[in-house]
Amino acid sequence: MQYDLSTQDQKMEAHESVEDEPGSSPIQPPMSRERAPLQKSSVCSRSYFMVVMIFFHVYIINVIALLFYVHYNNGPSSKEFTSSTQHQHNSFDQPVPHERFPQTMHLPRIEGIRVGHVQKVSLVPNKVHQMRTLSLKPLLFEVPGFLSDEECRVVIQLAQLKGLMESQVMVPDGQEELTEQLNLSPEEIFNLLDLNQDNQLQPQEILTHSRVRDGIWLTPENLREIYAGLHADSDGNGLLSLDEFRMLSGDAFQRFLKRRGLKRSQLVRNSRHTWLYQGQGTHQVLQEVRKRVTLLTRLPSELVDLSEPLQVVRYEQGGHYHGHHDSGPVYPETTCTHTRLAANSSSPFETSCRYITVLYYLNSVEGGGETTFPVADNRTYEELSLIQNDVDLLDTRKNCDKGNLRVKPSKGTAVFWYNYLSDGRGWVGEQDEYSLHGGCVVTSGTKWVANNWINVDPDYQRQARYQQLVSQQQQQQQQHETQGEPSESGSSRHTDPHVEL
Ligand SMILES: O=C(O)CCC(=O)C(=O)O
Ligand SMILES: [Fe+2]
Repeated sequence: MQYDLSTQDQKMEAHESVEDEPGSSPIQPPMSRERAPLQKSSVCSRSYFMVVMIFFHVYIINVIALLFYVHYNNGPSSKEFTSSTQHQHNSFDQPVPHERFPQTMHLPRIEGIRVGHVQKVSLVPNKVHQMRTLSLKPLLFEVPGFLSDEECRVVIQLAQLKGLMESQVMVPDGQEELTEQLNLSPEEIFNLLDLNQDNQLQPQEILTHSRVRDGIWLTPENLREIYAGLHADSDGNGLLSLDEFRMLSGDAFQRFLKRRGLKRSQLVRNSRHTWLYQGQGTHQVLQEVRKRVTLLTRLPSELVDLSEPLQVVRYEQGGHYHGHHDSGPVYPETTCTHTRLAANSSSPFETSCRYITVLYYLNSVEGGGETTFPVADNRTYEELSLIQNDVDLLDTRKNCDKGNLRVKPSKGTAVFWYNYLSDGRGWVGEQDEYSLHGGCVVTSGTKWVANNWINVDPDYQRQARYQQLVSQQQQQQQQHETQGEPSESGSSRHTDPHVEL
């Protein structure tokens, strides 16, 4: 805006200097033989003046149009949503008529500018935080000192008080054969796995599609052990032909590893976690953290308030979380877990729709435990090139040092990133594949982190319907409570869509 104003000032100066032009000055007595040229010059300067004036007006109109554009693309839409936010908060006092729900909601998205760019943000009174851009793909930021030491301590203690559970249970046995589940012949599966269609399966092709099955993480070494143990690669060339593949059952790899005995280090994730609700009536620190997240992400507060509770995670020495996306890809059939209430039908493609991840480091880790973003700001994203020459970039026990970006845990620091791109119209678009990340193995000490995921359904209508439903439920509950009646499912019930919690 300052730039615009100064440009405007320059135009004003240009305008003044036109009037002061010596050629149009009245004090110079015109000589008869110079009359014609003088008149011409005054006509010229007048038309010059007109042209400058026209440009000046067009410029002003453009600036006004630009201001309107910016206003209606950011300001009022989020205001519109915010007013609905306030409205929904007020729903404890008065009903929310359907037609008041905004027809268009825009999600503000923070600009990264460039890697290393620092923006000042105001999140708590009397303190300015620095928000540094760590990558543009995914759009990823770091905010040191987001939580105070005291807040980190309270969150850890509340989690311990509640009790943590294994993040991943040891593999359930006796599942259906993969071929039966898929209803595909071995030839059909072979063809699907054979990405380069050379009639042979490279280890890379097998791992790309089967490295995670039943929660077990398959490595290139595992594959070699399995081939040797099952005599699967009879010609010993390290590749599987169709005939060799036919000799194996659909889940031969995982079955082999299970029979040999599994350790927790062979799972996708080796940690313990719990969930802490952050709504009314919970510890003040938890509510405060959620408010700060709303300020940080600049999202409408009802979106943040209706999101998953805080997930607190503890990794012991040797703990890890292999590379993953926090959200699923968006297909037409995809439904989101959090808006299940508003879905018209149940879908087999239900996934977590986590628009933003806010990850807090609750302690500084003695050794290892970094968060890795192996393909951050890569030029391209190709699933197949994640595994090359026995190096699987998603393996956070072995290859964290080979990824593009690693964040060292530092007590109180928050990192946050967008798991989805924008759809270009202010709503959630495609999954951002570059948001791939994981927790590197903790080599010394313990690591505590917490996740706040902000849930948004890429299907705008479904998100809107879901929010309306929640708001109506809250009103009904409120009415029951003011009339002294117990609500349908008991007065202690809160509107928590996360039934699995
Ligand atoms: O532990 C980390 O650094 C990453 C954790 C993570 O990605 C998750 O909990 O989803
Ligand atoms: Fe994650």
